[in-house]
Amino acid sequence: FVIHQVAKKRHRYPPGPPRLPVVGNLFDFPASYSWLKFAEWARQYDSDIIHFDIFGIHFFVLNSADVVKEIFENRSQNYSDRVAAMMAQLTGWDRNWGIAPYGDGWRLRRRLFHQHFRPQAVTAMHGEIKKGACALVQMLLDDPRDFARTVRNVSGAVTLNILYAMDFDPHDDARMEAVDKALHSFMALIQPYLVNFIHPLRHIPSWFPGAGWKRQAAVWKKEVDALFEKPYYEIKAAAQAGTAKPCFATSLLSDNWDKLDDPEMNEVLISVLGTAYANSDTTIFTMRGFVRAMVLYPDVQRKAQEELDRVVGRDRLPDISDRDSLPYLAAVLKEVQRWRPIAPIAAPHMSSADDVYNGYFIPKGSIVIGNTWALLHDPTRYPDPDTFNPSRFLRADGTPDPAVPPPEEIWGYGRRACPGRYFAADAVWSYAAHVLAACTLAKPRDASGKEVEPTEEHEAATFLIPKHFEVSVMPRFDGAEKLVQAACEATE
Ligand code: HEM
Repeated sequence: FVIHQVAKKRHRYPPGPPRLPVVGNLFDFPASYSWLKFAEWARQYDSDIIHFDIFGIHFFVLNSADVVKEIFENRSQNYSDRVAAMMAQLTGWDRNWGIAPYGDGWRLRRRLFHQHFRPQAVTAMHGEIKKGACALVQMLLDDPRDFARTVRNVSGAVTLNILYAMDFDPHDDARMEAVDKALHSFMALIQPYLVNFIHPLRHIPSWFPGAGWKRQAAVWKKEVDALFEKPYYEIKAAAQAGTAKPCFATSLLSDNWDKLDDPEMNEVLISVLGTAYANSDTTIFTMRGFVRAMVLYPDVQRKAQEELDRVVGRDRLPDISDRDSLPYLAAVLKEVQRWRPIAPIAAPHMSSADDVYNGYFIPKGSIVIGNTWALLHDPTRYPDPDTFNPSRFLRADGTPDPAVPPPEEIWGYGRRACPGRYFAADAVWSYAAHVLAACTLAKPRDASGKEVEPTEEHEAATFLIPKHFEVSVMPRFDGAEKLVQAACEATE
């Protein structure tokens, strides 16, 4: 208690870059690849917790597994809130309960989501995932030119079929494009819009010079509202007419049948379903990283394929029930996500009350960031961390090494940790296993026969989502295409 009072009184913050009056560290804030700068500050100031502030808003970055465990796990009650982003409200993205404040509304949505996405419930989705995995390899072998789009269509179709029984065909590019349009604005929200810091700006009229962001927000709002509302009202009408196929939506509707006239309950269900769709994009990004790693490291690809040949053979495609018998493949997927985690700083949390950690004061309303990158590139946990080496997770006999921590931090932290992880892990495993079983991935060659390297660039500076790159996809053995064809037919 005494330490608490002293730290609070003196406002002793953890070390960090020196600040300027009023603006604080505005000019130090790394707009891109921030996790690298945060890790560098942690080394420079010799502290696994660092601090900076912007216009009086306090930021704390946690750079080690120990401090993350203490703050996000042991004190999760205090570190599970989110920052209210004004731009999210203006665009309608505040329906995504992943950015909702910590409270009853969030709790109810998370509970409804979890009932259908806990590990046992996800088993019921394996049929749809398998169907998607077969379609994925078939489409890749047919036309490998834009694998990122193929992955998007398949993953989107699987999710929409599970959520709303949409009967989505992944070949239907135009329909997918229309549904997907709104998702792009979610990524754009990450930009540091001034209105997020200075809320009264929202009252500026749209025609005002410099208020382009407000006009943009209004355009996005229409798309975002449609993304959340359209499929919900369609499936609700079908359920009420007795014609809906079973899916996550029908199950939510039937659990709440007597409350469907209540606008608040409709709002909850719209938010639960739409959020599941919006957040499932991460599966697509993970697959892009996987394909890039396989193209860059053909020896790893070959080794995983040898394991598949040994365990599954070439007469059938792998099934999720094979997962435990394929430890090298599991290690490859762990390493893909450790080496280049798609969300290197997860999603920032916000503290709900004043706190003291290790003698440092953390005021209420602070933004607290877990530096996932730093944890997954900590040389004491993962020696030679920048090297892509799936074998680091295995013992000499090829079995999983329990002494090496799996990269659990990719799912975020504490009470806000990703609730879609069981579905995501099963889907990613299935897609990756199918691709490796049936296809050989390689760098394509340009007109002069020279190999084209996949890009090192990323879509947004706040995530590690590889930008578009070309890949050559070939059937891995004679008969692979036939096998895929038969597997696809069997899932219909
Ligand atoms: C490989 C794929 C995925 C990765 C790497 C991933 C990662 C994450 C991360 C880092 C967070 C933030 C956690 C935090 O604040 O500490 C998160 C939150 C969330 N994820 Fe995922 N995710 C994936 C797939 C999915 C899928 C497929 C769904 C839905 C079906 C989903 C639904 C959510 C939701 C709803 C939240 C917000 C949770 C909350 O704020 O309480 N995720 N995810």
